[in-house]
Amino acid sequence: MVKKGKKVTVIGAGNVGATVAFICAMNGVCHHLVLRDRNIEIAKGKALDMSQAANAARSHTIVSVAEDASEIAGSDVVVITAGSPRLPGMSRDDLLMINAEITKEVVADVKKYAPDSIIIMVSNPLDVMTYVALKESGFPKERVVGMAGILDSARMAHFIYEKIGYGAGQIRASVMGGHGDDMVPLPKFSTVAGVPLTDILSEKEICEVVERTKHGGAEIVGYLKTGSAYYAPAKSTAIMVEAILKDTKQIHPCAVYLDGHYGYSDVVSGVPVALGANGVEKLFEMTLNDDQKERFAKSVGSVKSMIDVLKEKKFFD
Ligand SMILES: NC(=O)c1ccc[n+]([C@@H]2O[C@H](COP(=O)([O-])OP(=O)(O)OC[C@H]3O[C@@H](n4cnc5c(N)ncnc54)[C@H](O)[C@@H]3O)[C@@H](O)[C@H]2O)c1
Ligand SMILES: O=C(O)C[C@H](O)C(=O)O
Repeated sequence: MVKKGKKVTVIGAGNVGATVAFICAMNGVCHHLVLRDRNIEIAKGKALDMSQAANAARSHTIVSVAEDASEIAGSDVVVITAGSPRLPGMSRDDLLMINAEITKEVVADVKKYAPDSIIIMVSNPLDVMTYVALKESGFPKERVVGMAGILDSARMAHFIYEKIGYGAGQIRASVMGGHGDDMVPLPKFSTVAGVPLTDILSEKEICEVVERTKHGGAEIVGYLKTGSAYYAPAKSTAIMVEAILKDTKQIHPCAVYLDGHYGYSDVVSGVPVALGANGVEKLFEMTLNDDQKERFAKSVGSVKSMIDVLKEKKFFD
């Protein structure tokens, strides 16, 4: 029997979604890439443009538009970036209600037409939207995973590079917890070409890197004014798509459902996981010191309080 080619659907063909699709199409990560957006004309224009780019790149990826939700059927991976981005002065949490409703709507289509897919959630507030996608899809927790940790770690690595001026591409930074102002950068788990960060930068420099990482998204919103970052978010998402489709089993920080892990239940937060053909194949529990535990608890607490807001509003009924 001939094995079918891989199909990826991106719901939300805006800045992040279109860039994820473009990276996947250029790299030939899948056979078929489907764009779906409530603005069908824009999605059609972008799909046509990307199809032509794919030809220029000699990529085998076909890019098309799902005018009807049924056309997402057979997707191996569905990336959800549908939703509003924040504007200057807003926090990601301000997007809670508007994006929860959009997520609920698009996840209903995924559940109906692509029930065997793996969902990669991107819309903000990321951890809560991942929780919404999990609850509304009814998928097993291994098949719903949120993108944030790869992005936050990449940002931290870049800020470390800016301090050192050497080692670009050799910096391994580590961030766990939610994708919000309480995220947990972990300098003690970060290295430059294998050398502990704590041996390279002073305590003051490390504090500056940590603070800048926590507000890395807002820094870009401040420059762009009309929306938020998309190149690094899209590349980070494409890394996850590729790990799943190629069954690499590589370990990345991702937002996943905690079911007793790290002492928390019924909440989503960012932790290291192995990604493969089955989605989240293994969750790693790191040994944290008291300071790290305290910061992680605060981060989990703020995600939980947003989930509680949705529960109080009977959003999940
Ligand atoms: N997890 C992360 O690290 C991360 C990083 C960057 C952006 N984001 C989030 O991703 C989301 C998208 O950001 P963006 O910059 O691409 O925004 P954008 O406005 O450029 O694109 C959003 C797209 O979603 C579409 N859309 C809205 N409602 C829809 C629906 N019901 N069905 C189908 N399509 C719908 C819009 O038409 C638009 O094309 C935002 O919520 C943003 O905060 C998250
Ligand atoms: O900052 C945002 O609102 C978008 C995204 O979460 C990011 O970190 O770039």
